[in-house]
Amino acid sequence: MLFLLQPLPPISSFSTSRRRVEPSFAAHDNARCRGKFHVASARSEDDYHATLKALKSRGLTPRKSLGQHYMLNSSINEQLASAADVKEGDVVLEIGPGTGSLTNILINAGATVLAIEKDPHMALHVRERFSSIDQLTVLQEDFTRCHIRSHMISLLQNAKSSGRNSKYAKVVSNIPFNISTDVVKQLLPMGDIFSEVVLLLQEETALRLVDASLRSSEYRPINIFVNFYSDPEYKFKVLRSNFFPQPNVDAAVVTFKLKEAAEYPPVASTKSFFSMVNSAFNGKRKMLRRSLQHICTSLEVERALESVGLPVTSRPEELTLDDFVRLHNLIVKG
Ligand SMILES: C[S@@+](CC[C@H](N)C(=O)[O-])C[C@H]1O[C@@H](n2cnc3c(N)ncnc32)[C@H](O)[C@@H]1O
Repeated sequence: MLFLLQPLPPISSFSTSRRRVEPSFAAHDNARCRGKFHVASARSEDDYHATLKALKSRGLTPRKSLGQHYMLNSSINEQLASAADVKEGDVVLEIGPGTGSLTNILINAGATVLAIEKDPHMALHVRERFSSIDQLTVLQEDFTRCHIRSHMISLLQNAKSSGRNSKYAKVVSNIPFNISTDVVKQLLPMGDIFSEVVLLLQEETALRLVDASLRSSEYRPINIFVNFYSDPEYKFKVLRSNFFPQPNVDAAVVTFKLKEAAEYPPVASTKSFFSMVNSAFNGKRKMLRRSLQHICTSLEVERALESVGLPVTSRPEELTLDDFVRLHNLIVKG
């Protein structure tokens, strides 16, 4: 399905100055952001021209089904790379390189990049754009279906055998909003491969993943999952005007610092732990002594809750990650 193109400002309406946009952020009066988050909003004329030129030269129209909202502001791409501290010798996974504007910055920082692009036209474009660069591999695949672990293991082994000492890779990506949850679920448990995952997400998703608080309706199993496997941080807001075509929502950059297995909360089985968490939230309005009855009796759940210092009437949205871990270890037998 094709987008209706948004009306764009004429190229001539952008400043003709070649001044580089510095990675400083204007204050934004969105109450959510005040005092806590930064906002990135400036534009770089070069990326606007480059993006349109790249698409026009191939007769391409952005595809909504692939979440094709291209970044027009190279300073935001630079800030994405610096949020992951990308440097010479790093191995970086980029999901959805599109026209290659972020890819370019990652390569210039000295990283070896694996770019996975679903759209065959954009994969071809990025391959041709960087045809003389041997630090880049472009795979035309759907990220949600590819064997990312085996791709990364062989990339890290190659980096090692060519003398680069990258124990872990990093992820830096402006991903299509519709695969955010899949990407997070796939990547966060990979702390043996990746040290950091830096994603440009829909702002609402970013806040939901990082900022959902206890007792709020946004608090879900995904929050337990994110904090089990990583230390997430909301970095800054990115206004929708930085993308072409402009989406209906703003975006935000989130960093997930991945934990290694030894740092995960101590549970005998992650499978039974997340199964218990999901069951608890399935009966969201129910007390845990009812929703966990398939695991043990109500009385046993009540006793376990009491022994971790919680009321016997607790509901899932009242439990922290640590509370869930202690409850699991009391009621789920080895
Ligand atoms: C939001 S655009 C970002 C493009 C580019 N990184 C940028 O910043 O301008 C998302 C990109 O991901 C690609 N894409 C969409 N679904 C994908 C998937 N399942 N696997 C890999 N790439 C995908 C799209 O074709 C598009 O190029």
